[in-house]
Amino acid sequence: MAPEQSPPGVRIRGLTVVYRTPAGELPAVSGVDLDLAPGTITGVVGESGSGKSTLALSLLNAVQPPGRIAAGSVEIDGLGDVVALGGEGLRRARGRHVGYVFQAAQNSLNPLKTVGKQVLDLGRSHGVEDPRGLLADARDLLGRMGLDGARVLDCYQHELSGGMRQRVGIMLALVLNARLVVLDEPTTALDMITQATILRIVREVHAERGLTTLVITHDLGVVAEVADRLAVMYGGRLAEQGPTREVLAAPRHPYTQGLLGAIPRLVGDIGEACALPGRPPTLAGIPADGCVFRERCPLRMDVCETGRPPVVVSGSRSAACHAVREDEGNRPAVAAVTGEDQA
Ligand SMILES: Nc1ncnc2c1ncn2[C@@H]1O[C@H](COP(=O)(O)OP(=O)(O)OP(=O)(O)O)[C@@H](O)[C@H]1O
Repeated sequence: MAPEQSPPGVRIRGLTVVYRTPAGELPAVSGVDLDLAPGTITGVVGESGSGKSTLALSLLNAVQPPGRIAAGSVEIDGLGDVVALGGEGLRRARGRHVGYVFQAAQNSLNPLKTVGKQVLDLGRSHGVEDPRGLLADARDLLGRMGLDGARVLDCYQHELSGGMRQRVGIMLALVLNARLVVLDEPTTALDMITQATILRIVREVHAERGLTTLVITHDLGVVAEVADRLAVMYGGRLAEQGPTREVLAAPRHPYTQGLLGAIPRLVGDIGEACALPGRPPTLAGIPADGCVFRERCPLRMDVCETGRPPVVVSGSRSAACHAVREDEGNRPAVAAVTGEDQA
């Protein structure tokens, strides 16, 4: 049973997360401001290495060495600033307040224990006093997701398909009644039909249990399917954010335009899809000054070399780009990013 209190809001401010490397500490997330409104689904999208998982782990203050949160705050309603939390308070918050479905959750179950045993272990580690009630909740949740809950609780990981394991991962994130849920790449490695099923389940469970949900993905299609709001990351920074439909209908940041332009269409001229030129930067390759996207940007200007792009806000949208003007309220100067590397 879902608890009665309302879903939590989250306010991330000035979040910077660094990893220690041979070249010193380098930022994987740099000065990120992001709000998750209570009861909404936010999608964070970007290519591999853009800092999405690091941002997601910060919601639990769970960045592991050689990484650390170097600056900023993550305020979660009912918990406070999790960056300042430590020890037992943090351990209890994980699971009870914030449920996390890890990347490749399909493969992260314990192969030596049945699902039911893993539910009981989770309950014990959080001091749950009614293990039978917990198992009943787990069974109900699995049933809600279209599975035979009693049977799945008796299964080992190898007896379940990828889609079933992913549902078990979602159940484990929710069974302690967390109201803030983070799903890292929830559909990667699943076939198309199973992906669609999992996304429908994410939407339904989100609405029924009254959650605040963060979905991390490299796939704009996933975000388009489930998210109310969309945040686009590149090189550890937020390039653009806003209501999903508005951003997808009229992307303002050249990176968002490039991501959209790279999606092959099912109908029409397949040759119209145009891969973004170049590759996303590695940690050591992220420029310390100026715009982190400039190497791949068709709108590159002199100011992009040295000036950090201003965050241009208009209505409920924002974009961090020298080429975006507040009064434009739409795309920067070119209609679409072409495939030509002009950097
Ligand atoms: N333990 C680590 N040590 C050093 N660098 C790391 C570590 N973990 C991540 N990084 C680096 O931090 C940057 C951001 O990584 P992160 O995993 O957050 O990105 P991502 O967008 O989630 O990518 P992916 O989709 O591939 O997981 C990358 O350049 C990555 O190589």
